[in-house]
Amino acid sequence: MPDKKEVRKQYALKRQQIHPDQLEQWSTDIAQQFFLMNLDQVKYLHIFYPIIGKQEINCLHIANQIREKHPNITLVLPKSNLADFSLQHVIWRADTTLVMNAWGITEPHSEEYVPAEKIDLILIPLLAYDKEGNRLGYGKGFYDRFLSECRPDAAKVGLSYFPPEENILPHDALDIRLDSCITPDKTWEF
Ligand SMILES: Nc1nc2c(c(=O)[nH]1)N(C=O)[C@@H](CNc1ccc(C(=O)N[C@@H](CCC(=O)O)C(=O)O)cc1)CN2
Ligand SMILES: Nc1ncnc2c1ncn2[C@@H]1O[C@H](COP(=O)(O)OP(=O)(O)OP(=O)(O)O)[C@@H](O)[C@H]1O
Repeated sequence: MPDKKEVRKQYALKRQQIHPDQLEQWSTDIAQQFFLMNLDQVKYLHIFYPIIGKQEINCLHIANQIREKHPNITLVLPKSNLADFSLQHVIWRADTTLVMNAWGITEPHSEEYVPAEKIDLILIPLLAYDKEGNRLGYGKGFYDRFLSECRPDAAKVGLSYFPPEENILPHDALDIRLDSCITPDKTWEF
């Protein structure tokens, strides 16, 4: 099995090499793929605000269209506790004040918390994933801990510019698999 650290490095580099225009195009394509999903059962959608400089998928395309076309869906953003690597979840309204934390992550300043059990669909940032839905993040376990608190029927959806890694990634009992992963040209189901 490939080494987790090596795979993280490889995918972080792969992302850094993409031209910003291409990233924007792919982020738009990913948003388009996202809206092919059936959102009828979704009331709380957990999303992420892209970290400046890490070339993450720009989820703002999804967020903006949710506000325009799905006013019944409430957007939720994570707020990181850097001391214990846990996440809290805060409602992201159009007028919510956002602030940057010590790691350059944009978060709501407000404290309108939502318990993990309420969340119906989670869009998950990742570096790499494989054809079984195993996922590698930045390695702090934030999302593994969070997903373990979610309802079993909550949809766990990764977002990636790339197709799944051919080699099965290292994983253990604590890793929670993705149900699907949206890429610019298709959604992979696991
Ligand atoms: N947009 C976005 N928001 C997110 C995440 C994410 O992956 N993307 N997270 C997903 O987990 C959580 C934050 N997790 C993070 C984990 C590591 C680093 C990071 O940059 N770590 C530095 C070292 C920081 C330090 O130890 O001082 C590094 O890896 O170089 C950032 C965010 C919650 N919010
Ligand atoms: N449910 C959990 N409860 C407590 N610790 C956990 C849990 N899940 C994972 N961890 C711990 O978090 C650390 C990082 O896990 P891992 O390498 O799987 O991170 P990752 O999946 O890359 O990161 P992330 O989940 O933040 O995207 C490991 O030490 C792991 O044991």
